[in-house]
Amino acid sequence: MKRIGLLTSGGDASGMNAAIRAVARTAASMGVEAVGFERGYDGLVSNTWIELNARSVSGILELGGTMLKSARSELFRTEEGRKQAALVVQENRLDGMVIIGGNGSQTGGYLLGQLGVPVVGVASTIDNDLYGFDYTIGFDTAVNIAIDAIDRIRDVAESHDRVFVVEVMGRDNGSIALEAALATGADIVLTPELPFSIPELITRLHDDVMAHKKHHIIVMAEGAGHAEELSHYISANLPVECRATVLGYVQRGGSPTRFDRILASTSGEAAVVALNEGHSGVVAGTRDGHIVLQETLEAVTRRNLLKPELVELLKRVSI
Ligand SMILES: Nc1ncnc2c1ncn2[C@@H]1O[C@H](COP(=O)(O)OP(=O)(O)OP(=O)(O)O)[C@@H](O)[C@H]1O
Ligand SMILES: O=P(O)(O)OC[C@H]1O[C@](O)(CO)[C@@H](O)[C@@H]1O
Ligand SMILES: [Mg+2]
Repeated sequence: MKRIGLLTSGGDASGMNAAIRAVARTAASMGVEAVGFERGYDGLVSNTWIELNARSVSGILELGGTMLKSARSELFRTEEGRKQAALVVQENRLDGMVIIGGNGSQTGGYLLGQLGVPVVGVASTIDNDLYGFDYTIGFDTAVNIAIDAIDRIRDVAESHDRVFVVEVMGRDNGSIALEAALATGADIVLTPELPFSIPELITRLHDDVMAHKKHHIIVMAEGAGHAEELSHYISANLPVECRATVLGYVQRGGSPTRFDRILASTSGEAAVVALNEGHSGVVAGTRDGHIVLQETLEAVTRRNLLKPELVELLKRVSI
């Protein structure tokens, strides 16, 4: 292996820079050249890249965002766009590609692999929705930001005897909501995975309010509904003040936690080693604390369910 390409794609996630650094430096340590395509698959299709060497990735480990920038590429979703991307890989004499991103990006990587390009992914998305991994890069930072915010909101909820609905990110996945709720002692969590009924929620809140517990924190994954709507509904149906807070993009930015820095570094290294060993169609990440190469097709087609022991724990302690 002499020369590889890499890119970051989909929503940015804290730790992507650490992964870029690990990929570039692992390649450099093997005497392999690395080029970084800019703006995700758009840069691959348009052949826009920068040379990455051991020095050019200095000082990025602790930075949020991605120095290569990221994008959601409509062009790459077309067969024509992907054929053009494969041609760019060939023209640049690349022996393989490292795709740093979430389930969509890895699906794209799988399809690029079908066109004959060796592709290894690095599991990176705040949504934690790739099957086969403990956690994906960016998730831990996002949850910690949510925890910090909910701790602050709790002060307001207690001082004013208010109910708060806090909406956290997670397109079709309630992982951030579940772990943020557990870590902040929130009363209720609403996720796309766990069925819930609004009338039952209202009954529970009503009983609590009657028992003089007037402040509540409800953590809601964006995939489970809209915080504003639920907040209005609660205010209209119960004798309590309810407010909504949508945490939004603050969860995607900022310096990665120690966990995400190390996960990104080990996964980035593993991806380059895997490409060098001839692997393709796999995504690097950790399972049970150890580096694994998960088959891409399975990673993107199987659902990454909420950790059942955490769901049970929440039921037990959020009473
Ligand atoms: N089915 C697909 N076929 C081809 N390319 C795809 C496909 N799905 C996604 N992609 C490519 O990957 C890009 C990123 O995908 P997506 O927007 O789903 O983000 P992601 O990688 O899942 O990350 P996140 O969910 O954290 O934002 C898309 O914009 C597109 O270019
Ligand atoms: O950055 P965009 O395109 O607004 O997408 C937001 C989505 O990206 C994520 O932050 C990561 O997939 C989701 O949680 C959210 O639904
Ligand atoms: Mg995704």
